[in-house]
Amino acid sequence: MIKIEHLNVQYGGKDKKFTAIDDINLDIAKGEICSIIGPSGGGKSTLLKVLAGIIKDYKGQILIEGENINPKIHRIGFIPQNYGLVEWKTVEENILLSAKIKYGKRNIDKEYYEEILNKLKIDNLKNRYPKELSGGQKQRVSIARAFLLKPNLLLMDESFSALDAMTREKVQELFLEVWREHKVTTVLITHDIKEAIYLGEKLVVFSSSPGRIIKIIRNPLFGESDSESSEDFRKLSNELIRILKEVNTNEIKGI
Ligand SMILES: Nc1ncnc2c1ncn2[C@@H]1O[C@H](COP(=O)(O)OP(=O)(O)OP(=O)(O)O)[C@@H](O)[C@H]1O
Repeated sequence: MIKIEHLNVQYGGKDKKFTAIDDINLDIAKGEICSIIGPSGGGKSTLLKVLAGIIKDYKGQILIEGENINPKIHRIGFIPQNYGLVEWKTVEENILLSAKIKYGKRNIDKEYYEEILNKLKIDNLKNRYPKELSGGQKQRVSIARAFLLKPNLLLMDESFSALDAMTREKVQELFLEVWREHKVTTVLITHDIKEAIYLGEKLVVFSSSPGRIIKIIRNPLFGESDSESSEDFRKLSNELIRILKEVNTNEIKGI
């Protein structure tokens, strides 16, 4: 369980403070995927930076299994939008990178490594360099690297948004396939309602700045790739659109 309690984040120096996150409380069950959706500037990436240990100056508490979050102790995986691959390292070297740092070269779970590569269908790309890969292949390499770390928490910041629609669906499907086997606790930011519904067991709607949580929805359509044409999908996505529109209207009104 990840517990975020009364999180407050401010940017700026001593005299000029800007509140980016204002009193966020959120529980994420072990092995759950939580989709975060909300207007631009609402503090979603800021939350991810706090969870990743990049922003250390915050108020409130973040607990992983009852312990204060600490990137030196906990394994935090990150799948960025731009794949985050090292250009001069091969696919294999890129995938092993984080796990090597965390576990040491000798302690890498080779069987798991092969399984992940196989599942993500990149086992034939081991010796290639990132520049020799398509966007979808790069993203799968990035996913493999994150899973090999066996993270306590996986963070995804618009990880699929740079891919074309067809590739995005395929990579999302492969991601879920690997996740179903290994149930990594995941926080995923997206601007895409369809992606939020497909990938998030829990849907968390953020406000505009300063970031607050305005709605948490348990998602009955999680993982259903063919739900898009259903009445339930229409209802849920309309509800999300309505909430997001309301947020934007209030922002314009200055509420
Ligand atoms: N380093 C920084 N210094 C000062 N303000 C910042 C900094 N980083 C972000 N902000 C501000 O904090 C607020 C939240 O930004 P954040 O990037 O977390 O929003 P977001 O919800 O992820 O937005 P988007 O959906 O556009 O990526 C914004 O108003 C942004 O301008």
